[in-house]
Amino acid sequence: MSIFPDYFAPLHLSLVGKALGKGLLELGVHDLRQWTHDRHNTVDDTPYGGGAGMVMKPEPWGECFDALLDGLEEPPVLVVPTPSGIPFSQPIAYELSEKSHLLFACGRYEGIDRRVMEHAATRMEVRELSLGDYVLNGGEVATLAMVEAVVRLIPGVIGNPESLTEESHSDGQDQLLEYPVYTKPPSWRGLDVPEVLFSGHHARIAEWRREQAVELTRLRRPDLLPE
Ligand SMILES: Nc1c(O)cccc1[N+](=O)[O-]
Repeated sequence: MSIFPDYFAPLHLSLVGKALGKGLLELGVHDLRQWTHDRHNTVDDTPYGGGAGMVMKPEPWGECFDALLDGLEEPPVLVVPTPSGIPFSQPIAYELSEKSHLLFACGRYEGIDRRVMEHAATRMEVRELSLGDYVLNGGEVATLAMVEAVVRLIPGVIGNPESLTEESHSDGQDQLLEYPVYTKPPSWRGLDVPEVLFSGHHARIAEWRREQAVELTRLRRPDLLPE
């Protein structure tokens, strides 16, 4: 749900688009203004207690959830991208990929009236998640990223599921960053591919790749290194 539904046109491209075409998932994009009733389709108002900016009114969200939950056999999970959320992560992406129905609520302005999440929590699981510690203008870009991260984990979406095990932050990599990758040509602008990758010695290649992953993680993300 968003007041800028056109943001989600890219989901019909590439990997998610192919998955939609194969019927591996369904996608609905809903304009929140559909649940407003005034001439200006108002979705926001001034904040109680004062302060800059505007707050998203609860009524349109409540009516939107009423409509989207109507007739569902089981409640969806409501994902609310927000800078004040729990950090989104690969483990959370895996968790969400196993859910049958996700709703993404894209806030704008200074945020959504708190009562929207409080009331939603009386009828579905609510996950307030943050993509990162920076300021976006709304939840749409974060939703695009989260949808891609989740959808690619659905069985059948990625051609070769093996490729999921060696990515950065994946279990197969012990949460380490991904090792450097190379392809042809063997030498390019005076830069050569590491010899070990031509050895055909799989154990040595695996050892080199792990060393590279540990070193990269130590340099860039020491917080991910095992204790
Ligand atoms: N950071 C941020 C924001 O500023 C607005 C909406 C969502 C997010 N986020 O998910 O990280």
